[in-house]
Amino acid sequence: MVGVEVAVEGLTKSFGSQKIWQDVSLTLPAGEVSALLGPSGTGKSVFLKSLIGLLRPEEGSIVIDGTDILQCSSRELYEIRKLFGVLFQDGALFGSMNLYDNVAFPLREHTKKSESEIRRIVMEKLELNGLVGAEGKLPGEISGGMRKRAGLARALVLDPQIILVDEPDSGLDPVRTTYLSQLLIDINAQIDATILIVTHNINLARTVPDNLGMLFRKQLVMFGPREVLLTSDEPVVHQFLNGSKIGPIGMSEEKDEVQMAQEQALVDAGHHHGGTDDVYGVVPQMQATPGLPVRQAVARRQARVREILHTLPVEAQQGILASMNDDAATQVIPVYDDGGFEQSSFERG
Ligand SMILES: Nc1ncnc2c1ncn2[C@@H]1O[C@H](COP(=O)(O)OP(=O)(O)OP(=O)(O)O)[C@@H](O)[C@H]1O
Repeated sequence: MVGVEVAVEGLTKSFGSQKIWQDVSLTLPAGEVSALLGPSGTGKSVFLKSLIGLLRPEEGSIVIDGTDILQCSSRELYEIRKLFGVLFQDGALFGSMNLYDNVAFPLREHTKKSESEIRRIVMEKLELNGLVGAEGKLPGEISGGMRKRAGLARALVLDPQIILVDEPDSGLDPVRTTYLSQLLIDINAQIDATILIVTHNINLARTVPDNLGMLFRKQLVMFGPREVLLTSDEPVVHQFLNGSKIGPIGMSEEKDEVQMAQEQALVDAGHHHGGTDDVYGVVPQMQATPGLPVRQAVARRQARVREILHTLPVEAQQGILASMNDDAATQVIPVYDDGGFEQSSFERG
């Protein structure tokens, strides 16, 4: 079963007089992995909570499986929420319950399954997340990485069609972050759920999702196939992907022109910009672990992206063509440039 699409249109959220973001429109394609980037405080977590109806934006619509969750009854919202599995930043485990009971909790709460059936499901999810042997431990007795994996195991027990993941990298070292990323890709291959990851991890953003978006200045800067953001020359995107001080993102919020000019002058005079290296372009996407089912999202996304290819910037088109992976030795796909049309032959080795 393919995960469900989430269609967000014209979404605006404020707390009192503080506007968090406005007019956000994006569609999470069914069964694909998407990631939402943005500097701290831009409202990524607020967006995630809005998708499951924990927070209520004052304008716009969020249509899930044909239901606008901002208009529906609380009964309908309750049903829609059953489609979701959510991994909160700290795993949100109950501190007094061991991992087994934590993972079993949604099954005991929301289903009438027998304890033996629950045991089968819980052990399956614990195994999927590399936690067999740790089921008797309390959350306080295990590492942050294990807590996240336990949170993910719990998010999976009700067979979600949409999985929301809030900063999977927070508190994890780069290697554990990569393992967790691999787990998310593998889960997508196995259950074909629609996944949204909220993160500021550059490496994860470049290698994991099919689609990428970014929040900045209370707006969705862009959202689309990963190649669009990864090849973007938008200053805020470039700065963010490089972790650089040079660009519109400042210490706590956006900078003014004067500060930007001062910082650029320092770099021109030989001072380091703070990023590690100059990152630009499309890198290979993480694949499901060999032996698992083929990730259906890849072929679906290729078909979908081909349809919209001509609407994308040329650099993104080239990145998409270069990363398309199919069996044909040669394929001919049109590349559009400035509204013009040019036939390009795409060779693969
Ligand atoms: N329930 C709430 N009531 C009032 N303000 C809130 C509430 N939840 C979040 N905010 C505010 O919304 C803004 C965005 O917060 P949010 O946690 O979504 O940012 P974020 O992009 O996820 O940041 P980070 O990357 O640091 O986690 C912050 O200014 C925060 O104080």
